[in-house]
Amino acid sequence: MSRTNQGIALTIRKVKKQYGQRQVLHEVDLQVKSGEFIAIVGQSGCGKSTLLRLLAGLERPTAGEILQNGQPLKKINGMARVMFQNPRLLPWKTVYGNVSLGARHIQTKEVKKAQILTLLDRVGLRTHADDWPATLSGGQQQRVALARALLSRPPLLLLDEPLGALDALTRMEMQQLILQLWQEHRFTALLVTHDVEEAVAMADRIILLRNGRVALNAPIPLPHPRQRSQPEFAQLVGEILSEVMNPASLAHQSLQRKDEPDELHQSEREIFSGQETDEIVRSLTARTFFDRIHFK
Ligand SMILES: Nc1ncnc2c1ncn2[C@@H]1O[C@H](COP(=O)(O)OP(=O)(O)OP(=O)(O)O)[C@@H](O)[C@H]1O
Repeated sequence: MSRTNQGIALTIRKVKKQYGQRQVLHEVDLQVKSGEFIAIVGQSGCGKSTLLRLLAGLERPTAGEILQNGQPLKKINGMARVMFQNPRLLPWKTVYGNVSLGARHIQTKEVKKAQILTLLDRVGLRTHADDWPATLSGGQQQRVALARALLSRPPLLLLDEPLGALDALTRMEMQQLILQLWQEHRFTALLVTHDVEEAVAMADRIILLRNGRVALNAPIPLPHPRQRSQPEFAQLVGEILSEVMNPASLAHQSLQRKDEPDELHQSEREIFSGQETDEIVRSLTARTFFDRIHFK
């Protein structure tokens, strides 16, 4: 069930990122189709989150270009929403209040309320609308973050290890929920994950980054719903894991097919004001760097 349309959502062309003397991304080339679900895997420090920050427009490439629907990426990408491992909910706002942070684009109060409640229903939290984030489990908090991210119907969802802190069962439930919403809302998704099984369970295509370079760009040829018990599933997980773990090995033949570049299309999707993204995303990035400094 790959439900991509023919348009190219993102073109990443010869993108480099350097911090001081350190070259984190080296000439990354990648095309992402509209509606495609991409998983980015790779060892710690290979540049996964850096690539996601560039796509969110939070940082600029040192060289190369990123096009979104054929246009150069704006400074803050108003068409994207971001989810992190930490759901980053505001503790002084209720579940409803936190989700409504993603709704500044909705003018009418009634419409806003209806859309928030529909989405809360969809993520299974309608009865928790008036609860405080601290009273929710980690999985429930991520459901709130997901509802907040999707309220504005973003064309692009950037997921930076959003399920990394959840227990195995909750994690699988969230994978299913994200996949269902992806199928319903038809957004383009880029998921950074350390979990190759998660990547194979969810993505149309897996990108392996190694030392800031694309080492593997492989479609996952399994239909949804994917069963972890299928031999093909286990085989793909094994092959990709060996690629992740063994930098010296050549990519397996079965994983080496690269997508043919499609023509660029100007998207007809709604352009959001991006104002609320700016705000949320800025505060989130600040805390991401805080976490990085303190926990790495
Ligand atoms: N603002 C920054 N200044 C300097 N170095 C940075 C900055 N951001 C990232 N780096 C470095 O760039 C490299 C890649 O970081 P990045 O977070 O993209 O890796 P990652 O693959 O997402 O890692 P992980 O899986 O551990 O989150 C790391 O060595 C990191 O320390």
